[in-house]
Formats: sequence, structure tokens, C-alpha cells
Amino acid sequence: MHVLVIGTGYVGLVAAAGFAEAGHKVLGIDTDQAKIDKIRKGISPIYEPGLDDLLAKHQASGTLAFSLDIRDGIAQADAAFICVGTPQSEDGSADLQYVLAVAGAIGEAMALRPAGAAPLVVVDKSTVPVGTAARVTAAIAARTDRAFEVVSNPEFLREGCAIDDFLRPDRVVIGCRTDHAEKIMRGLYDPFLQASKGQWLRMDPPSAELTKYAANAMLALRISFINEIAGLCERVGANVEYVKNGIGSDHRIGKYFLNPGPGFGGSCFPKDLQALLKVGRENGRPLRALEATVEANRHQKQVLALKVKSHYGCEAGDPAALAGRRFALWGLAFKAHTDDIREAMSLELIDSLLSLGAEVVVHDFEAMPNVRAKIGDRVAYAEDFLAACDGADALLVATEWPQYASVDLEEAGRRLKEKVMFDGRNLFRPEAMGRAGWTYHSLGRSTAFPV
Ligand SMILES: NC(=O)c1ccc[n+]([C@@H]2O[C@H](COP(=O)([O-])OP(=O)(O)OC[C@H]3O[C@@H](n4cnc5c(N)ncnc54)[C@H](O)[C@@H]3O)[C@@H](O)[C@H]2O)c1
Ligand SMILES: O=c1ccn([C@@H]2O[C@H](COP(=O)(O)OP(=O)(O)O[C@H]3O[C@H](CO)[C@@H](O)[C@H](O)[C@H]3O)[C@@H](O)[C@H]2O)c(=O)[nH]1
Repeated sequence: MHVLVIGTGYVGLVAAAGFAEAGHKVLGIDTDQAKIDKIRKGISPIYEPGLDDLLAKHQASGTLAFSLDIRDGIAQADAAFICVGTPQSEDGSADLQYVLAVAGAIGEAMALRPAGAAPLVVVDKSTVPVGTAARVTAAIAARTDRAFEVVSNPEFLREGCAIDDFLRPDRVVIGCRTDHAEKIMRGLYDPFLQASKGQWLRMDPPSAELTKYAANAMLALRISFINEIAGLCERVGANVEYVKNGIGSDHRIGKYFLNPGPGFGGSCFPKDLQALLKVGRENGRPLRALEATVEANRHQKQVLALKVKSHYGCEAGDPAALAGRRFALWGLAFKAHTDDIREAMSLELIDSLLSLGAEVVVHDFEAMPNVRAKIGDRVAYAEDFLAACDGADALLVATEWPQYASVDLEEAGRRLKEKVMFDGRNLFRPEAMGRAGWTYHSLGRSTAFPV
């Protein structure tokens, strides 16, 4: 089949490479000339494991190409995927200007399709609020009388394992009204569903649109819930890792995606939660559990800074207790295996420490260039994560890069002034840390002291 993928960011680039991998002929479109130039050289503009290889392989074989102009591929396309951004507007709603601009461009270009061609399946893959398929339909129909159908096909990939998520999906959700659209979409996704034994879920477009937001809201709710349970564990002398296993062993709950952390971030959860809250308010159905999820996360993003302040006595009335202290911070990305720092808690933590007069030396395996571009020299950058510890008062962990978990702790301890750690990802076992001479603060577990 012939596929147009419009917008070559995280989602579009992965989808384009993924459909090419399944043997379809794909044309990726973006308005960003520099991005297209880079991709044409086989270089991914984003850090996503495995993506460079797929881009190079399929551009070389001729199944995958890129262009700035939608008109280059519209005539023969069976499906056109809209994968542009839907950022958060000031009022919290999803900003649809890019989606609707693409819809307009598709409408204009439809005249290039042969009269009598099968209806073009236009696919909303961007995360969009309920009712957007209808708005995209209206925007295209205002510009053409050629046949088309708009379907909703939300994307569930996670950054850092996007290729695998795309090629082996748990499920593919399709909101469509006709069998023609379903047949085209099924033809595109069947190879992936066969590989993953994933489910094919056909529904109406509004249900598909809402499924995407509800999925992210449910996942975020789990995280805020376990984070609050972790806070309670600390107060009552329980261990959140045991509690997690205890509740997760019930198959109705499950153990996955239930790790306490320093607050969720990223390009999706924060904005999608706000967009869903807005839809709820607009429709007279406020989503109170979701409001609490957001509020809990706002608090959670401060949790490491609060532990640091309490350890050094700021809260006991000495506001200057952090002045002149130096902290090593491991991890800047909002999670491991990505260079993405959007809504990353590390940035809030840095702000808190700097505002109290501390110095911060940071390390991340992929995200340092993005942080440098955002906050420049407000922090120092260490090329090596052990070097970040040199002369620091304490070590803070914000991102769960696996390399941090297998560090030589003796060496890290030798480089610090004192063996003190604030671990926002529970990478180590408190008892072992205490035995190794550390003061070890983590989440939902009692602080370990040197024994
Ligand atoms: N990033 C994720 O992990 C993820 C996962 C699932 C769903 N989503 C959703 O998918 C959508 C895209 O997200 P993303 O992270 O890929 O965004 P992104 O910002 O990385 O990429 C969007 C791309 O669209 C391009 N673009 C903008 N206007 C255009 C136009 N008129 N024509 C052609 N290209 C245009 C931009 O230049 C950019 O390259 C969003 O709605 C997002 O919520 C993202
Ligand atoms: O047990 C967990 C799991 C995640 N997180 C945090 O939650 C955030 C989001 O993580 P993750 O979901 O892995 O990353 P994303 O790449 O943002 O993916 C989410 O957002 C995408 C965009 O909508 C969806 O497609 C995915 O299904 C959805 O998981 C990060 O800050 C994680 O550190 C935790 O704190 N504990």
C-alpha cells in the first residue's frame, strides 16, 4: 500500500519507518526543511533506539522517502496519517492548529487524485480531543469533492522503546465508520498484530479519540497513586516495594507501571491530562480523580527537593543550609532511554536547589545537550557520571538509566564529601546501602543510615 505520513516527529518518524518495515511504500512529509535534510541523510533528529538503522535501511531500498510537499504523494496514497503536534494551549486544551492546517492542505491537494479513485483514508494519529475527526472531515470537505474518510487511530508508543511498541502493539484502536476504511487500516497493521498477537479494536471515532486520553489518564493515575502510597509508607515504617508486590500480585491490579518515582513528566501525560480535564469541564463532567492525579504529581515533583531540605535542616529554620553546597545530579531526561526533557522533574529540582544557593553538577547519557540549550551555564555538566560526584556534598538520582544502578558505589562514595544519596528511582536496597556506609534516602522506604 501507499502511505503518506505527515509530521515526522517522534510519532510520524517511527510510524513511517514502521510501515516501511512492513513492506509498504511510505512518503514522510514535514514543513521543517532542516529536519527533512537530516532524515534524508539517514540521521534521526530525535534519540530513539533503532530508528537510525530503519531510516537508513528503507531509504536505501526505496520503500521510504521524505518530502516537504504533501502533493508529492497524495495521488497514489491509500492512507494519509496526520502525526503533527497537539501542544497544550493556555487554557489547557489541545491546540489543533497544526492538525487543521494539515487537513486544509490535504483538502487542497485532493484535486490531484484521479476522479473515481478509492476514498483516501485520512488518519488522525495525533492525540486529539473528542470531535476532532468531525472537524478534520469538515476542513477537508470544504476544499474538495473527491472521496475520503477520516478515521481515528491513536498512537500508544512510549519514547525510548517506540520502535518495538509500534512494531509489536498490544492493540490497534481504529475509530471508523466504513468497512473500506477498516480494510485499508487492517492491511497496514496486520503484520504487526500477527507479530504481537495484539488485538484489533474497531469502534466509532469519538470512542477511539477518548480511548487515547483515558489510557494516559489511567496510567498517570496509577503512578500518582503509588507515589502517594510511597509517601505514606515513609510515615508508617512500611516499604513501598513490598506493598507494590503485594497489590500487584492481584491480576486485576498487576505489577507493571507501578513504580514510585519523582513525579511523571514527558511530552504526553502532563498535556494530555490537562486536555482531558478541559473536555470534562466543557461537558459538565468534571474528572475529579484526574484533578487529584495532577495535584498529587505537582507535589511529587518537589519530593526530592523536600528530602534534601529536610536532611540539611532548611525546614528546621535554617534557610541558608544549602548555600554553597554542591550536589551531583544523575539523570535529566523525564525517564531513561530518551533525550527528552519536556516536563522533566530534574528541571524543577535544579531550580529549587539553585534558588537556595546550592551548586549543581549534572549528568545524563542523552539529555545534556537539551538541558544546556534550555538553562545554559546555570549548572555544570559532567561528561562522566562518577566525575559529577567529585567534591559534591551528596548525590541525587532523578532518572533510572540502568548504568547508574550498576555503578561502583564504593568509587562514587569516595568521590563525594560524604556518602549521602537521595534516590528518586529506588535503584538500590536500603539495607545494603546502610551496611556500605551510606545515608540513603529513597521513596516509600525508611532512610538507611550507616551501620
Ligand atoms: N511523543 C510521543 O511519545 C507520542 C506518543 C503517542 C502520541 N503522541 C501524539 O502524537 C502527536 C505528535 O507528537 P510528536 O511527539 O511526534 O510531535 P513532534 O513535535 O515531535 O513532531 C511533530 C512534527 O510535525 C511537523 N509539522 C508541524 N506542522 C506541520 C505541517 N503543517 N505539515 C507537516 N508537518 C508539520 C513538525 O515540524 C514536527 O516535525 C501529538 O499529538 C502527541 O500528543 C506522541
Ligand atoms: O511505573 C512508572 C512508570 C512511569 N513513570 C513515569 O511516568 C512518565 C511517563 O512514562 P512513560 O509512560 O513510560 O513515557 P511516555 O513516553 O511519555 O509514554 C506515555 O505517553 C505516550 C504519549 O501519549 C503514550 O503513547 C504511552 O502509551 C504512555 O506510556 C515518566 O516520567 C516516567 O518516569 C513512573 O514514575 N513510574
